[in-house]
Amino acid sequence: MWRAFTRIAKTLESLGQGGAVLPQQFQHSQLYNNIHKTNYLRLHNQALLTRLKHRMSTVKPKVVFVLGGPGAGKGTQCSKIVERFQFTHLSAGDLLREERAREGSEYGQLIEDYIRNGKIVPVEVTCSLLENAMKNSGKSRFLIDGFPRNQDNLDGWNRQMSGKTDLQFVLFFDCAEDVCVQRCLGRGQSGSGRTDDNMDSLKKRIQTYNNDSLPIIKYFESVGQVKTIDASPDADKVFQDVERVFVANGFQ
Ligand SMILES: Nc1ncnc2c1ncn2[C@@H]1O[C@H](COP(=O)(O)OP(=O)(O)OP(=O)(O)O)[C@@H](O)[C@H]1O
Ligand SMILES: O=c1ccn([C@@H]2O[C@H](COP(=O)(O)O)[C@@H](O)[C@H]2O)c(=O)[nH]1
Repeated sequence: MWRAFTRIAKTLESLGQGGAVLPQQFQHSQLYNNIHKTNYLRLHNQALLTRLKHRMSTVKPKVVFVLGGPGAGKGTQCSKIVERFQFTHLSAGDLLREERAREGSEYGQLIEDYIRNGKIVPVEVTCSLLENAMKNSGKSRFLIDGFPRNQDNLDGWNRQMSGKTDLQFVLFFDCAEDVCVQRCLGRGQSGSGRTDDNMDSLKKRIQTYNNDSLPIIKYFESVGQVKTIDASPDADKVFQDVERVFVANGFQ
């Protein structure tokens, strides 16, 4: 019996190397069947694994851009989307503030100047922070909050990231200027610690938004990628509309 087993094993081994055919008398034995099944399963699993690895390397991360005026409620809604739809929230502003605070950052002072003056940081800095955060997260669904904010941002994203990602849509929180201002001032008064939640910076941020960011939203609108949400009601009401958009776009 043992000799028979050794012979079959050797024969299977040579088969695996593209060798000989099994002796006829073993081809229907239980032992042969078991070894054959085990080999078949091993090869089958290997093939599945290879296909899965290939799929994982070719499926691009899904991205939703979240845009709107300063204080429109983008961050607030992103937290709710994360809870409900398992997205990863990447706020470009938060990433820039983190980079500003990072010891030894060569961009710290530049970022501070841009933020305080409501100007938009050059895309090379912001896009690299976004790409690193996406890679480090190991996740595949991203809300990119507060980006792209001007033509330089959009061009940089198209150069560096659009080929590697799959843009789903642009979520635009539409909110009147005076409401946005009151929300930012309120946030400052409740201790946000942000150097730009004051009237002086806000005037500049709103000007930048009107001059540089609105044209980007209009561009996305012209290519049918914008989902507009009325951001003036309370946050839960706003989220009901947001939820509808995600469900309608296939997210569960
Ligand atoms: N629908 C809402 N109704 C009332 N207040 C809101 C609403 N949504 C957010 N807020 C409040 O307004 C302030 C700004 O909200 P949030 O930080 O979400 O805005 P944002 O668009 O991310 O702002 P920014 O672009 O400046 O980062 C916060 O204090 C938040 O609690
Ligand atoms: O892509 C971006 C995003 C943000 N900034 C700068 O940061 C501040 C604050 O951004 P919030 O989204 O309000 O947190 C913004 O006014 C810009 O100065 C940027 O340059 N590029």
